[in-house]
This record gives sequence, structure tokens and C-alpha cells, in this order.
Amino acid sequence: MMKPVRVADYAELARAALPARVWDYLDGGSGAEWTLRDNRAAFERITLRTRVLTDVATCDSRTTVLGAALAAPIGVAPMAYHRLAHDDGERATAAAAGAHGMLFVVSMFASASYADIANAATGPLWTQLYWLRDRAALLDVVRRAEDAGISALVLTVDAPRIARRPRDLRNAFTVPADVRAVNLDAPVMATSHVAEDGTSAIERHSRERFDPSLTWAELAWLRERSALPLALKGILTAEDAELAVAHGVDAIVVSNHGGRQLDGVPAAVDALPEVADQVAGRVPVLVDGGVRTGADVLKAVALGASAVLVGRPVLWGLAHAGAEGAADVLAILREELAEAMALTGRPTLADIDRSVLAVPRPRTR
Ligand SMILES: Cc1cc2nc3c(=O)[nH]c(=O)nc-3n(C[C@H](O)[C@H](O)[C@H](O)COP(=O)(O)O)c2cc1C
Ligand SMILES: O=C(O)C(=O)c1ccccc1
Repeated sequence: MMKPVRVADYAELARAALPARVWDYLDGGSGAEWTLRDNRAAFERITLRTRVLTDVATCDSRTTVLGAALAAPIGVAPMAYHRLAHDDGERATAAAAGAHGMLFVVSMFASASYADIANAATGPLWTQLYWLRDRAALLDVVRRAEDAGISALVLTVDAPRIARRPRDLRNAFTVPADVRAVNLDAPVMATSHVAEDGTSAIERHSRERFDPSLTWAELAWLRERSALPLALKGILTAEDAELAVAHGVDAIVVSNHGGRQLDGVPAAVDALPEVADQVAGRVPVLVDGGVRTGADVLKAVALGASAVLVGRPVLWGLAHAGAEGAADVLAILREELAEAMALTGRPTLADIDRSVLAVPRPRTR
């Protein structure tokens, strides 16, 4: 292929670079992958209303989210095991995000230590958590993150267990022995590395370790033990957004886990307005799922997002060309966002409101 110019170009490059079962794990979703497809389709259904002659000589996409100063309202979504995509793993991702003034949310299942990631980083780092049955182990992860200077916690709440993902079941997917969740795993072989026909090792591992009995009341336990700001990731309804704010959560990530948890929930960008309207500016609302262009970022901001997180495309860039590839994916998004702001006549993020969105209407005669 010629030099990639769109984020989507990197998908094919990554597919060519990776073993089929690793590609399936990264690319795949749950069930019939209906929600996975809808994450994209929903962005593609939204059209834009341009304004002209507004002086777009300089477009400013800078913002601050939970104290993190960003050059653009874009971050890397938490994803397990970046070393599946490239040997340099999360250190490369951290360098790429930092090079563009973007946020990196490190997965609890990162394949590099928080200390090593922090050493490679030049920008803000948050970390994602799953609520483990073993509270001491959960707290241990939090302490390691704090010690490395991680500045916020993102608790994923859409995964009391990892959903059935048909591609991983068919492939009996296991994580290779040399790729490990080093901030978490005991040095013994964890289930995620043990093969068993017709099962996904990650799904089995999640059933053993994640605590599916977690409720709102228990969030206080974590708040009492860490002073870091806390975001909840995986909120899709106004009811849960209200409960999150009522329980003192500092930010919300509207997400369907990239179509990897319950198949049949709405596209993330379709759930965003319901959540943003309910929250009404009380805490920042982020969104992830299907963001592939700068115009997608603009659409999410118009619907109330303070920032977007980008998942798979970062791994595509890593798989193709390590830190350089991941950085190029982020550079394309940043450049396209600047272009979308200029061409819609919205030179600052504050100018990007719902007036930039065309309401799709049935044709009348
Ligand atoms: C390979 C992979 C691993 C993921 N691992 C995690 C994880 O460890 N924790 C988490 O909260 N979300 C995880 N996610 C979900 C992402 O944070 C994010 O919600 C989703 O990928 C965004 O959609 P996108 O890939 O379409 O941009 C993972 C997603 C992928 C593709
Ligand atoms: O694959 C995922 O989406 C995911 O969230 C996860 C969770 C635990 C271990 C590895 C991946």
C-alpha cells in the first residue's frame, strides 16, 4: 500500500502484520457484532451543517479534562496487552500519545509496567480498572499506578464479566505466554494463557477474577483509598449517568466497550446525547467506540463530549509500525479535526455545538 492517509488504511496494514487469531481478538466484537458495526454506522448517519466566513485562520482544539491539558480532545482508550500488536507495547503508545498532546488511558491488563510506561510518556496518563474479587490485588494495582504518577482512575462498569466473543471462542484464543499483565498477574500461569477448546481464555479469566457483585455503594471503598479522580466507563443511560453524578464520580465515559460487551446496545454516539443532557455539564463526559476520523471527533464534541477515546486504530498503527505508526494514526486524527473545524466554520471547541449537526429527517414532498 502507498503511505496511509486515512486511519482506516491502517486496518488493512495491521491485518497483514498480525496472526489471524490476534487480529480477530483486536477486531472482533460480541454476539453477531451488530453493536460493533453500529458504532461506525451511527457516525456515518450524522451529517454536518457548515458555516462560512467565520475566520478560521487559526483553529484551536486545546482543552483540559480532569486536570489533563490536551492539544486535542482525543485520548487512547484502555486496551489490554499492546504487546500483542507490537513488541514495544504500551511504551510505544505512551510516546505516540505524548507526541500529540493526547491522553493515554492505560489498561489494567497492560503488558508493560506503569513505571516503564510513565518513563516513556510525555503526556497525561490515566489508568483503567476492573473491580477484582481480590480487593488487595485491586488496591495493589492502584498503588502501583499512583506511584508511577498516573493521574486518574477509570473504572470499567460494563464488564461484570467479559462477553462471549464468537471469533475468540472459535479460535480458542489465549494470550501468548510472553505477553503478560505485569501490573496484575501473579508470576504463576494465569488462566488467560491456558488453552481450552471452544473457550476464550480471557472470558474464563474474567469470570475467575472480576467481581460481578459490585454495586454503586461500594465505590466509596475505592474513594476512601485513593485521592485520584474517578471516572466510570461503560455508561449508556441517563439513569446511570444520574447515579454516577449522585455518587460523586468525577467523569463518565459513554461506551459499549467497542461492541465487545452486550451486543444489541446502541452505538456509543447514539447514547451520548442522553447521557450528556442528563449530566448537563456537572462532570466531563467522554465517549468511545467507532471514532475513525476528525469529523467523528467534531460530531462527538457537538453531542456533548469533552473528549473522545480511540481504541483499535491505535493498535493498527502499532502493529504496522510501532510508536511511529501509532503516532501517525493520532496525527491524522488531529489534522482531520483541525480541517473539520475550519470547514464547518467552528474555530474553537466552544463553537462546536449541536447547530453543526443536521437532524436527519424523512423526505417530505
Ligand atoms: C483489543 C481490545 C482490548 C480492550 N481492552 C480493554 C480493557 O482492558 N479495559 C477496558 O475498559 N476496555 C477495553 N477495551 C475497550 C476500549 O477501551 C474501547 O471501549 C473500545 O475499543 C473503543 O472502541 P473502538 O475500538 O471502536 O475505538 C478493549 C478494546 C479492544 C479492541
Ligand atoms: O478484551 C477486552 O475487551 C477486555 O476488556 C479485556 C479484559 C480483560 C483482559 C483482557 C482484555
